[in-house]
Amino acid sequence: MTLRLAITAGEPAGIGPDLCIQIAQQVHAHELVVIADPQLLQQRAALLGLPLSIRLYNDAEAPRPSCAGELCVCPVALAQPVVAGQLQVANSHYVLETLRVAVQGALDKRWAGIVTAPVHKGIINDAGIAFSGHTEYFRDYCGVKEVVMMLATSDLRVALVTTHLPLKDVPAAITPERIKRVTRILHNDLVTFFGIPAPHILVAGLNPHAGEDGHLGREELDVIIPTLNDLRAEGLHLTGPLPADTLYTPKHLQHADATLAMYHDQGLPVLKFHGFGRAANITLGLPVIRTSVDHGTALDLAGSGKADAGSLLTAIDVALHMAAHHV
Ligand SMILES: NC(=O)c1ccc[n+]([C@@H]2O[C@H](COP(=O)([O-])OP(=O)(O)OC[C@H]3O[C@@H](n4cnc5c(N)ncnc54)[C@H](O)[C@@H]3O)[C@@H](O)[C@H]2O)c1
Ligand SMILES: N[C@H](C(=O)O)[C@H](O)COP(=O)(O)O
Repeated sequence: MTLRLAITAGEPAGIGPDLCIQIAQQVHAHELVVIADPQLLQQRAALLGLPLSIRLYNDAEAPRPSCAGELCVCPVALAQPVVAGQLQVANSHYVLETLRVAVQGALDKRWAGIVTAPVHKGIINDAGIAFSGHTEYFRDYCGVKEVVMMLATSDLRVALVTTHLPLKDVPAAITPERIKRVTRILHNDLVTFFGIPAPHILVAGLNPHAGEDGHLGREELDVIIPTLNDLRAEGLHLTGPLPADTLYTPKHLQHADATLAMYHDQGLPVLKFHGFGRAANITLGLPVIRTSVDHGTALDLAGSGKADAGSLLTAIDVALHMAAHHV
C-alpha cells in the first residue's frame, strides 16, 4: 500500500527546505507531501542548482509514489521573503502554521504521519510565542498530558524523562508520577510501534555514580529506585538506576532495547556521538506518528548544498516503519 507522509520544511532560513529538495531528487515508494511555501522551495532549488517541479497537494487524490525531481507541496504562505541563513521574526507564525497543518492533517488521517525538518526555537520565542520544541507543541496541540522524546539509530534508542528544560529545573521534574508516565509510554510504544514484545529498558540515575548510595545526591534513593520498583511490579522489565557514565557501554547495551536518560544532555550527546546524521527523533505517546531529524537548522549551511539529508531519510523510514507496524 502506498502511504502518504507530511513533511514540514521547518525554519525557512535553515537547511530544512534544502533537505526537502535534496531528497526530492530521488524516487520514493510512498508519497511525501511537503508543507511549506512553494516559492521558497523554488528559490532554494535555484540556489542549490537542483531541478524541482512542484505539484500542489490535492486531498481528493489517492497517495502515489513520489517521482524524482518532483515535490508534492501543501502550501503555506511565508510572511516575508527569505534569505538563506538569515532568521526573521516575521516568519515565526508561518513556521508554526506548517506544524499546525501537519498535525491537524494527521489527526484527520490525511496522512499516515508527520516528519519534521528543524525549526529554530529562539526566533519563535523572539516573536513573543512561548515555544520549547515540536515535542511540547504537538503534546499540547493533541491535548495529551505526557509524551516522550526518543532519538534512535538502528542499534541505539535513547529516551528522555525530561526534554527542553533548564538544567536547574531538572531535579524537581524527576517525580514518581513523571517517571511512571514516561516509562509506561516508552514500554507501550516499543511494543506497539517497534514490535518488541517485552522491552528491556536501562534507566540512568540522575546524579554522578547514580548518587553513590546517597552521598552524591538523594534522588535515586528517594524517588527513582522506589518508582522503578513500582513499575517492575506492573511487569515492566527495567534495569537501573545505572550510573549514566557506564550505562552506554556495550556490556549493558547488548541486552537492552532502549535506554532512559533523566535529561536532554545526559542521553543525547551519546546518541549523537554514536550516530549523528543517521538518527531519528521520535515523539512517543502522541495520537499520531511523528518523527524528526537529529539535527538543528544549521543556518551556516543553508543554500550551500552541503547539508546531509541522512537523518531526514532515516526519519522518513522510521515513520513509515511505525505506520506499517501500527496498521
Ligand atoms: N528537530 C528540530 O527542530 C531541532 C533539532 C535540534 C536543534 N534544533 C534547533 O536548531 C537551532 C540550531 O541548533 P544548533 O546550532 O545547536 O545545532 P545544529 O544541528 O543546527 O548545528 C550543529 C552543527 O551541526 C552541523 N549540522 C547540522 N545539521 C547538519 C546536516 N544535516 N548536515 C551537515 N551538518 C549539519 C551544523 O552545520 C553545525 O556545525 C536551535 O534553535 C536548536 O534548538 C532544532
Ligand atoms: N532535542 C532535539 C534534539 O536535540 O535533536 C531537538 O531540540 C528537537 O526537539 P523537538 O523535536 O522537540 O523540536
